[in-house]
Amino acid sequence: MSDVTRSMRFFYHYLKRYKISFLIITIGIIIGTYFQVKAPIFMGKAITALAKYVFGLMHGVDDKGNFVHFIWLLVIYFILGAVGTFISTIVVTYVTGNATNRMRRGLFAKLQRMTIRFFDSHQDGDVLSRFTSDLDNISNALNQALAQIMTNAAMMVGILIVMFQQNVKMAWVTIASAPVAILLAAFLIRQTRKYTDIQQDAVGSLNGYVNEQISGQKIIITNGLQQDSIDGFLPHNKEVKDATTTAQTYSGMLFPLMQGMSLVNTAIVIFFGSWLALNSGMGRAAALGLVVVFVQYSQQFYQPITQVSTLYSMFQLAVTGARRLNQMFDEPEETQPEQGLTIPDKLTGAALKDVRFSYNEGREILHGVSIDVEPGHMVALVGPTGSGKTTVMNLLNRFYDVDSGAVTIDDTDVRELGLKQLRDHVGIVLQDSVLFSGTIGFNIKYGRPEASDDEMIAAAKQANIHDFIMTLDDGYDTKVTDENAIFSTGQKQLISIARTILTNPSLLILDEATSNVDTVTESRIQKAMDTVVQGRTSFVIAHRLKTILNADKIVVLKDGNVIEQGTHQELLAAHGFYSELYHNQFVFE
Ligand SMILES: Nc1ncnc2c1ncn2[C@@H]1O[C@H](COP(=O)(O)OP(=O)(O)OP(=O)(O)O)[C@@H](O)[C@H]1O
Repeated sequence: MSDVTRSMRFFYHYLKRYKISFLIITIGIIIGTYFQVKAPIFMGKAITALAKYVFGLMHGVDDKGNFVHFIWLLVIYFILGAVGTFISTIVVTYVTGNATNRMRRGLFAKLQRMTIRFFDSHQDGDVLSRFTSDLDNISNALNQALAQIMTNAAMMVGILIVMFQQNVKMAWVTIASAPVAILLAAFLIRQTRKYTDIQQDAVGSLNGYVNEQISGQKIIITNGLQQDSIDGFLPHNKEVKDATTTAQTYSGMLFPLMQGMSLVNTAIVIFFGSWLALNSGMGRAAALGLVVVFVQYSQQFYQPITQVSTLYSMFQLAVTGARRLNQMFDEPEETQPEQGLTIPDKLTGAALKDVRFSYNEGREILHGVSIDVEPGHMVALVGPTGSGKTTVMNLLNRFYDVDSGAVTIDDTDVRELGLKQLRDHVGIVLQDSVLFSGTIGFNIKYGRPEASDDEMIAAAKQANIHDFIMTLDDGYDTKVTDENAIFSTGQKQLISIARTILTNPSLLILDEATSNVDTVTESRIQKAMDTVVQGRTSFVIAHRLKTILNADKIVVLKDGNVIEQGTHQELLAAHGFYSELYHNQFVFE
C-alpha cells in the first residue's frame, strides 16, 4: 500500500466520526460554489446591458435596460457565495481541532503501550518531533487545505458545467491548456513529495541529535567537546536545509508556473473568444459580454489548479506526518494473554530457566542462563560490564521476552501473567532514578496515589529520606522543580526506594542502587535496601560487592553465561572469578 493510500486511511480513521459536520461543510461548499460560479453570468449580462446602453447613447437613445438589476443580482450572488464558504470554514475549524486533539491523545496512549524495545531503539527527539512538527503539519493542512481542496474540486466541476451550458466552443477553448498544466503540476508535486519525506525524516534525526546533546551537556563540557558537538550538528542541519530547499524549490515553482499558464490561457480565451464571437454573427454587446464571462471563467477554472498546487506542499507535509504517525501506530505493543493468570500475594519464588536471549537477531546476549530464587531470598547478580545483568532484569519484568527457555514467577511463565498483575508484583529501583514534575509527596505516591500521608511518611522513613525531606521549607510539598530543592543522585535514589516500598512489591529488582554516590548516602541507601528486601524475593545488581555480602545467593555472570553461583563464603572458598573480583575491588577501595 502506498504512503498516500495509508495516509488517506489514517485521515479517514480520524475523520469518519464527523459525518454530520462534513455534510454541513459540503452543503456550505455547494452553496458557496453555486453562487460563485453563477455570479459571472450576471457580470456578463450587466456588461451586455451596459454596452447596449453606451451604444444606444451614441445613437441618442437613453435606455439603461436591466443593468442595475443585474448589478444587484451580482452583489447578492457574491454575498451568498461568501456565506456558504464562511459556514464551511467554521465547521472545518471545529473538525480539525477535534480530530488533531484525538490524534494527539491516541498517539500518547499508544506510547504508553509500546515495548521497551521501541524506547531503547528510538531517539527521544525523533519521537518528540512526531508530537510536535508532524502533528502541527497535519493540523495546518486539515485547517487550511481541507476546505480549500473540497471547495476547489466543487468549483472545478461547477465551472465546467456552467461553461458548457453557456457556450460549448468557448468552453473547449478555455479548458484546452488544462492537461498541460496538470501534467506539469503532477511532475512538480512528485518531486515535492519525495523531498518533503526526506525533509521530515531529517528533522526527526536533527531533533534526536539536539536532544541527545542537551542530555549529555555535562559530559560535553567536561571533555571540552563543544566544537565536536557543533561539528556533529552541522551535517544534520545541512541535511534538513538541503531537503527543505529542494522541496521548497519544487513546490515554489508550482504557483508561478500555474499563474503563468492561467495568464496564457486568459489571453487565448480573449483572442479566440473575440474571433469566435465576431465570426458567429452575434451582436457586439452580446459578444463582449460572452468574452468577459469566459475571461472570468478562465481565471476561475485555473484558480483551483493554482490553489491546489500551492496547498500541495502543505498537504504533502501532512501526508508525511501521517506516514510518521502511522509508523508509531504500527509499532508492536506489549502483549499479554487474554485471560492472564494471577499470582498469589505471597510469592513462592522466581526463576530463569535455560534462558537464551538476543536484543537483535544474530547476536545472542544470554546463552542458556538459569537462576533460581527461593521465596523471600535475595539474589545478587555480579559480573563485568556488559555481562548481561541488566538484561536479566529486563526479562524478569518482561521488558523483553526470551528467545527460548522461560522466566517464571511463582512457577508461572511471566508471558502467561496479566501485565498489570506482573507489574503490580514487581518493584524496580533503577540506577538513574527519575523524578516527575510535581511535589516530593506526589513522587513517592507515584505508584500508589491512593496511599495515605502516614503510609507515605512511613515509606520515606524506611528509605532513610524522611529527615532530609523535613529539612526542606515545604517538606513533602516541595516542588521537584524548585531550584532550592535540587536532589543529588543518592537522594533521588532514596525517594525512588521510598516509592517502591510504598507499592509493596513481592518481587524486587534493585539495579546498581549504590553506584555513583558518596559514602554517607551509600550507607543510607544500604540501610534502606536492607529494609526494603526484608520479606521479599529480590534481585540486586550491585557493582560494590560489599553491599551484597549478605545475599542468600550470588550469581556471577560473564559474557552472558552463569559461571559461578553460591554464597559469598562459598564463592570465596572456590577461588574463582568472584573471589578475584572481590579481592581486586578491595584493593581499589
Ligand atoms: N537495548 C539493547 N539493544 C541491543 N543490545 C543491547 C541493549 N542493551 C544491552 N545490550 C547489549 O547486551 C549486552 C549486555 O548488556 P547489559 O546491559 O545486560 O550488561 P550489564 O551486565 O548490565 O552491564 P553494566 O554492568 O555495564 O550495566 C551488552 O553487550 C550490550 O551491548
